Amino acid sequence: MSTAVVIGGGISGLSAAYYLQKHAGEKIGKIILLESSKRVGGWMKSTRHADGAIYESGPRSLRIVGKPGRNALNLIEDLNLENEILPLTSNNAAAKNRYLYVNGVLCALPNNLMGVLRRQDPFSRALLWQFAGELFKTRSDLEDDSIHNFFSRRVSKEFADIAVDSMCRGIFAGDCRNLSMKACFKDIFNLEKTHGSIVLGLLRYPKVPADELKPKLIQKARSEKWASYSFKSGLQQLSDTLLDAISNHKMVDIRLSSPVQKMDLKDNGRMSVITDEDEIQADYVLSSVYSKNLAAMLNSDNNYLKSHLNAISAVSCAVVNLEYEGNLLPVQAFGHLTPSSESGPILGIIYDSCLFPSHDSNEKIPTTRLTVMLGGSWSEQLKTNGSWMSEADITNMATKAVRDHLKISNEPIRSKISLLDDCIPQYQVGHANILSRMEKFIEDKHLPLYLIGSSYRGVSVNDCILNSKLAVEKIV
Ligand SMILES: Cc1cc2nc3c(=O)[nH]c(=O)nc-3n(C[C@H](O)[C@H](O)[C@H](O)COP(=O)(O)OP(=O)(O)OC[C@H]3O[C@@H](n4cnc5c(N)ncnc54)[C@H](O)[C@@H]3O)c2cc1C
Ligand SMILES: C=Cc1c2[nH]c(c1C)Cc1[nH]c(c(CCC(=O)O)c1C)Cc1[nH]c(c(C)c1CCC(=O)O)Cc1[nH]c(c(C)c1C=C)C2
Repeated sequence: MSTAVVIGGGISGLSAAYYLQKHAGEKIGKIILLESSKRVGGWMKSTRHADGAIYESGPRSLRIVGKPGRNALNLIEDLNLENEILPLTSNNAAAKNRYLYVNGVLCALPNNLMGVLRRQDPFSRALLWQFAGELFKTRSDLEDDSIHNFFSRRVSKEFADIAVDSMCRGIFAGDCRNLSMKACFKDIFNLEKTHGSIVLGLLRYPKVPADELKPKLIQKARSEKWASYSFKSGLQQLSDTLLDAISNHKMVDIRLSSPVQKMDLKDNGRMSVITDEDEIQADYVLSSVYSKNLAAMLNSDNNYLKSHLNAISAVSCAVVNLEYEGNLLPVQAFGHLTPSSESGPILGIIYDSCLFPSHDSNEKIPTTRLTVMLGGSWSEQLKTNGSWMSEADITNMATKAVRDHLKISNEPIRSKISLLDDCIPQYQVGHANILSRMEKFIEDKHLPLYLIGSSYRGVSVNDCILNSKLAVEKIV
């Protein structure tokens, strides 16, 4: 019977261990999950206060759309977690309304036909006309393109500078001038290749096969018009439930505080995985850690792989949860983002109390919970000599942003800051080539190594879960 080692106990590693124990059958006898820290979940972390208020320092909502969205719902149904879901339905203000903070004012993004037909700040022309022109733009034969260049070419420089720049800060905490269109938004990139236009491609977009819509929870999500969701105890309830599910299985051995130090390929095709306490002979290794951390575990026989893993960078973020007394939000929405031209290191603010009010404290006096996200590709502006500024200084920057952007001038009654180093990998132009070269190397050398986790094929939680499932399918 074979042994599979999963390195890292974030959502990718936990879901890989879950799918392995579920589908391993005769092939795998033992699954060992090695996690360097004292807890699993990785960036997924929800803190519950005594008064019931929940603060998220990492991800806070999952979308239902696409194959990754449907796969996550299937996993949740499998875990019997459906009654713990906190849905955000598409008629809810937090699902409908998103703002940009541009030129010192909050500007609503269009969410209906009129909004697209009429000129609306911060854009100089109605979005309909910006996109109508897209139909007639020539098709590029670039192998890859930056996200900014793609949208400048196809829509307009203004749209790329403001809307696309902000969106990339709100998903990748990154700079759309460096990020790869092919790696970050593959489906849209391919629409240009196959249809010559995004708009035309979307109009001809194939329907989801009916059998993929059959599972009960997917039907419920569609019929109740969910846009996204969390869980009653916060998103960490998903990683906690996965942990419970795999812990109950006798073939799974979960070792916390067990950082992997080294890995060696042996002549018998197995890999030895070395921790401080043990040397494990593994038939399959699924690595979910940040690519540069994996590179550090490999020896010099694998310099080619190491250099490619080291070529994938990541950015660091500061996440500041703030809570104020009273209902203070000037608008009801998901939150707002800022383009980099407006406010370098302040990426945006999420209006948590609007998104999931049941995560507010259960005290009689209502409160407003907000999360200010800072840093990303602009994190140098929060650092001196490579080290983070003091937590108090960064928290002050966050409260000043709330004062300036939302005109909330009270002092917060509670706050929490989390400094997240290398938390979002950056898929820069050429990322897809790095991946295919690494895959060829692994195949040619018959390495029993599977690359999962957010460094490779998608940073969203849904992508991480799906990619773990696909890796397990390759094994079994
Ligand atoms: C601030 C923020 C907000 C986000 N918001 C959203 C959102 O709303 N929705 C969404 O879908 N996504 C969101 N994301 C993205 C998503 O949360 C992450 O991409 C995802 O959680 C990554 O999971 P992972 O398991 O691949 O990696 P990680 O969470 O990084 O897990 C890797 C694990 O490996 C461990 N490890 C590291 N080195 C070693 C070693 N040597 N040996 C053993 N273990 C090791 C780490 O301790 C960690 O537990 C957000 C991310 C951040 C940072
Ligand atoms: C540090 C700043 C970040 C903010 N969000 C993320 C980072 C790194 C990461 C992130 N947020 C979302 C995803 C998943 C995307 C997906 O494809 O599923 C990731 C990786 C979700 C998300 N964030 C925002 C929106 C509109 C969405 C989609 C969810 C939905 O439609 O319900 C906007 C947003 N993100 C950030 C802010 C401040 C913000 C404000 C509106 C921060």
